Amino acid sequence: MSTAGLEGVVATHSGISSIIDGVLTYRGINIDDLAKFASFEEVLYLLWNDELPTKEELTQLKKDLAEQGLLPNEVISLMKTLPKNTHSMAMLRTVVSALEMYDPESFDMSFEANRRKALRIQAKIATVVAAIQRVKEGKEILAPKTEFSFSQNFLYMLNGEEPEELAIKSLDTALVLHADHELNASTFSARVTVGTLANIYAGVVSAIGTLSGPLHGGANEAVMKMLEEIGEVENVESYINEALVKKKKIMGFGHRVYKTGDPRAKFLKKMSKELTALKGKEKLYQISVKIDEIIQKEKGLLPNVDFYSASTYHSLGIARELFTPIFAVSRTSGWTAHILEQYANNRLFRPRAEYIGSQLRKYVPIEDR
Ligand SMILES: CC(=O)SCCNC(=O)CCNC(=O)[C@H](O)C(C)(C)COP(=O)(O)OP(=O)(O)OC[C@H]1O[C@@H](n2cnc3c(N)ncnc32)[C@H](O)[C@@H]1OP(=O)(O)O
Ligand SMILES: O=C([O-])CC(=O)C(=O)O
Repeated sequence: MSTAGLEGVVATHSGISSIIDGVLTYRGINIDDLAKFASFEEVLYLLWNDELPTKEELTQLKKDLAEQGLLPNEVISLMKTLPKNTHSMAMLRTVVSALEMYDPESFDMSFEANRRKALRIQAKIATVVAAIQRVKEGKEILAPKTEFSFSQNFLYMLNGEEPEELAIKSLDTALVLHADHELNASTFSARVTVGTLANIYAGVVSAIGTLSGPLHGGANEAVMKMLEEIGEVENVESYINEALVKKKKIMGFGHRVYKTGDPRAKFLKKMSKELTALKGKEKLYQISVKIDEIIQKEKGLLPNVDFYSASTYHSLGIARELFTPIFAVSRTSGWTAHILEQYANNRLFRPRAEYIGSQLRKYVPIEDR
């Protein structure tokens, strides 16, 4: 008997992140502590090395990320030729795929070369996402500054001005919260891809494609669309009730693994409350809370990481179409950690399908059909 959606199936071993009794850890450290105290660079180091960095190691990583964040001129030219109405996730998938062709070590499959490629991908993906928005707006692409942190650089490259402390801290916490999540769909597809010993870039491109769907990372953009469609607090009840009657899924709710709540959601809810208040967008938060109350009451479902991230990112002035690409910027840390783990102890993924098609029958020549 097959298991629909592989629910509950243990498909691999991993020492990167765990979800046990509703508690999420990265390398054994509770996400609650990481969200409160760690920077994204510390989390990145932790995911890749199984240890938190020393001050020197952290300084070096920040420097490496800023230096490796430059894009090849050919890739910048390519980005300018892509149709501006292409979805940002499609652009991201295409550009990351193109980056492989300009990686000096693209053919080197040694562990050390793959580590260096992971760093280049992580550094460049932030520049690419910021550049996607700027190219769409007809603005010049900006390069990262060596004195800036990863989140600071992302906001700088996106908006062309030095970001405020609160914006940097909020984005950084969101990146920490999205960095890894055991064997989620996009991480699984990255591992399946490199399980054939395909290139690390192929693994990340597979993962970006998988993340884009609304049942996974694409939900944050879909949540924002819903908030905009609802528009006013007094419209929430009728909008949600109508959607439920039509058996539509409400984006940002439910989870395959968490049944008693997603531990990341409380941080995003708090950030959403604070940032919407600060930016005069309280209505968005009020609409979100009302949806949350109705869904809990009617369906017993709780918000996942994507629900309150929508109003959080919106309050940071980020365009809706960049929400899922930003998720990809963060999750690249987890994808690459999983890819390196897969290479280090690889076995091809090749499950079976239970056949439910036609019974054995004869080939009929075309003139007899
Ligand atoms: C980063 C992330 O990927 S987090 C997830 C982001 N995705 C979303 O927010 C999309 C909305 N949520 C969903 O579609 C689901 O909850 C998933 C895909 C996340 C998890 O789904 P699964 O574990 O496969 O549950 P499944 O989709 O089978 O749903 C089980 C039941 O709950 C219902 N349900 C689940 N989520 C929702 C929802 N968001 N809204 C309404 N009903 C829902 C289903 O309709 C189904 O009902 P039924 O048994 O009456 O048919
Ligand atoms: O684990 C999952 O299925 C989805 C999820 O929450 C994530 O990828 O962050």
